[in-house]
Amino acid sequence: MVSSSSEGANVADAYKKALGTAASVTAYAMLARGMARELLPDELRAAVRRGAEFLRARLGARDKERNTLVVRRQFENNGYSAGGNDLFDASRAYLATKMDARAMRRLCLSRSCIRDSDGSSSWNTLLCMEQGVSTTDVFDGIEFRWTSIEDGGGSDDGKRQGKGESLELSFDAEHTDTALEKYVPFITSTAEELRRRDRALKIFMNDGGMWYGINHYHPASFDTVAMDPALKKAIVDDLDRFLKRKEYYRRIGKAWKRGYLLYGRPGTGKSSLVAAMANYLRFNLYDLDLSGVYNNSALQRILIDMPNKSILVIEDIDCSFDTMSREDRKAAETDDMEYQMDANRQGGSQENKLSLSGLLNFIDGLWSTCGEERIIVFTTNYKDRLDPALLRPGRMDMHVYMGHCGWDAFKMLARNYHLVDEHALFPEIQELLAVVEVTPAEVSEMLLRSEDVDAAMRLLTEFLQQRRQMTTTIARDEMAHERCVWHDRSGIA
Ligand SMILES: Nc1ncnc2c1ncn2[C@@H]1O[C@H](COP(=O)(O)OP(=O)(O)OP(=O)(O)O)[C@@H](O)[C@H]1O
Repeated sequence: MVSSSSEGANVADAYKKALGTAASVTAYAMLARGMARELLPDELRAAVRRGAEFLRARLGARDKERNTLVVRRQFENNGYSAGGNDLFDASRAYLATKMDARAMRRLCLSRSCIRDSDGSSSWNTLLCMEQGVSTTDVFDGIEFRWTSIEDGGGSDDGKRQGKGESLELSFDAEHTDTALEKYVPFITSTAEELRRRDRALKIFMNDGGMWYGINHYHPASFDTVAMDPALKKAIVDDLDRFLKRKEYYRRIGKAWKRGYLLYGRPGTGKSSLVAAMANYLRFNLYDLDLSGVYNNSALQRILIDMPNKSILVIEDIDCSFDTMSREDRKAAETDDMEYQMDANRQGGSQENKLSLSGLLNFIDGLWSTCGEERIIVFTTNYKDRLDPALLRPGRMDMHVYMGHCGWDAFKMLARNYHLVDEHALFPEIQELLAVVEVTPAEVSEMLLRSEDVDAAMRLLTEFLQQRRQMTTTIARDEMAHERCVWHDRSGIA
């Protein structure tokens, strides 16, 4: 048996002989590669290859001209500090998503106050690069190198003015257009998205022609709203598609808006679904009470005041215009001075009174292009009472029926409220749900009555049995009544 070292020596001798007769450098290189293949372990060869690639990259990079974009924390105006630089904040927030805290020896955390477009502010804690540290980001296949620069330090050419922390972004000069036209906008939009995701959501209400907002901590999400799973998926997919379609809407010449009509009995989860949509999109809610809006001009003003990326909700839309006409009648009949004064204060006359067409004009008429990336939600308990103009194809993009609590919806509620997927009473509950009509709100209430899962399921089963009993009694009474009416009409004694 030949040992591996003597085998190696034999191979080396054979190569030496061959080298002696090799006539060209190419042949030598080929032989050297072959020799390395046989003599060096795999790991060592891989390390040599990586080293060679690194050297090649460094030598190649040195040949290329580099450009540097300086992003200062404070921008300057005639030598005076003129305030914070939003691009600096955006870059820092973006870079924080690229850092791996576990791989860093020195961590730097910063906490700053972020102002939102609606005037609110929130605190934000970020992982940052230490001064002097660099990191590389790859975008569109191009390497962008970021370096955090110390306060007041000079740049290579000594021309940097003013003090303050800055971030330097360097890249191959040939990619300057991509850097400015694509990469920087990508950073700002990513940072904007992150900011929106982190902020506390708000719900705004209208009063006297103005919006007033408070923090909105509704816990509803698409995981907690109990409804037909296929319908839920269709809504989530629709929202996702909508968000991605800015260019598409522009191309087809339509306002970037999406309308949903949610209808169903009280307690079927219409408001919960709106809250889930807001939480999913991280959009603020604007809950418009039309009884506080006196005319179309006031409506236009208040809708214009809504920022983009928001959800406009008009609940019980079937009642909104009825209420208005009642108010109008009352004003006309009693010459209600207060009402008139309010209307005048809102800047319009009764001739310009609020109308459904005024609202529709905002949804898909000329005013629809004011603002973009907006969701409009109407809810109603009675779809059949709606003005056909609202139901016209294309007006509300999706009509969502929030129905009675079915088996799938119940299972979702049971999992959410009691963390169970199985229970001895499930088969009976399934049978009962197939024959009685109860709302998810009623089922939720039963499930909430006890923290003990057995007790809660028993209470729900009893409730469903009673409901079935009631339904049977009512149906029997109705049939008996109809029989009497038939007897009366036919004159049978
Ligand atoms: N589909 C559902 N999924 C989960 N919980 C629900 C659902 N429907 C109702 N609920 C529960 O019932 C409560 C009332 O429901 P919600 O206000 O969303 O119903 P609604 O259809 O908007 O009623 P209304 O027409 O009276 O405004 C909710 O807070 C929630 O706890």
